[in-house]
Amino acid sequence: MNQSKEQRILNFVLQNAVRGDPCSVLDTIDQYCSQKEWAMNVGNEKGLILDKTVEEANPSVALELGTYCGYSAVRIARVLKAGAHLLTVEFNPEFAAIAKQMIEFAGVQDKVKLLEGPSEEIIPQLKKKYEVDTVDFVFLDHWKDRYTPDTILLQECNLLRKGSVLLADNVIVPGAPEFLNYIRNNPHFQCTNYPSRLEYMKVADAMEKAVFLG
Ligand SMILES: Cc1cc(-c2n[nH]c(CCNC(=O)c3cc(-c4ccc(F)cc4)cc(O)c3O)n2)ccn1
Ligand SMILES: [Mg+2]
Repeated sequence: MNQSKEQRILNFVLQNAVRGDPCSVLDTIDQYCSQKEWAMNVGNEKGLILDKTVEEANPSVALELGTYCGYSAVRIARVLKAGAHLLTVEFNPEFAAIAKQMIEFAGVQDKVKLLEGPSEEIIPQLKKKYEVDTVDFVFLDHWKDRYTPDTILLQECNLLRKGSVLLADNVIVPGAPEFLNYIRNNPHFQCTNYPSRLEYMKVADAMEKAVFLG
């Protein structure tokens, strides 16, 4: 059975990156995906916006929707303060298996909890099953038509607090027009747009930051 692209990316990391060094894992994934096979990692350009947003939010509890191969989970975990942790949600079992190995190879497994299942099932379980009070930072990078319903679900589940920071990837490509309309017209959120490029491509994309005002 021939390998998946995600398995090829993981193998390239296992053979070329430095075990326990998150930066070398990120650089190796970016090298593979810019030179050999495109893949939907947030990448290094939008990754710098993600880094700055996480550092500014300085979260104790971070949530990621859409793990994929674990690139942004490693990216976020490497800048979390001592004692902070990331919950990352993936629904595709193959992607989750790859991401688990990627996170462990990078050495950030103590800061990351990978939850398997669709976001609409996992979010309502966060308080009781995963002992979350509120989330300080949310990276939305999953199905683009889930950004709005899951932002509403986070509010309904009382998972956001005054100052919680949402950062959404791909608001231009593939695009999340309904989310932009929802969040920019919602008086409970303060929005900022960050123009950038689609990962590994000379195509315009952007990230949208939305701070919950309570
Ligand atoms: C918990 C849960 C998790 C998920 C879930 N997990 N993983 C994903 C992947 C989602 N990501 C994307 O689809 C995506 C696509 C592109 C793209 C593709 C093709 C192009 F031509 C141009 C751009 C670029 C990106 O940066 C993307 O992030 N969804 C789904 C449901 N529930
Ligand atoms: Mg993305």
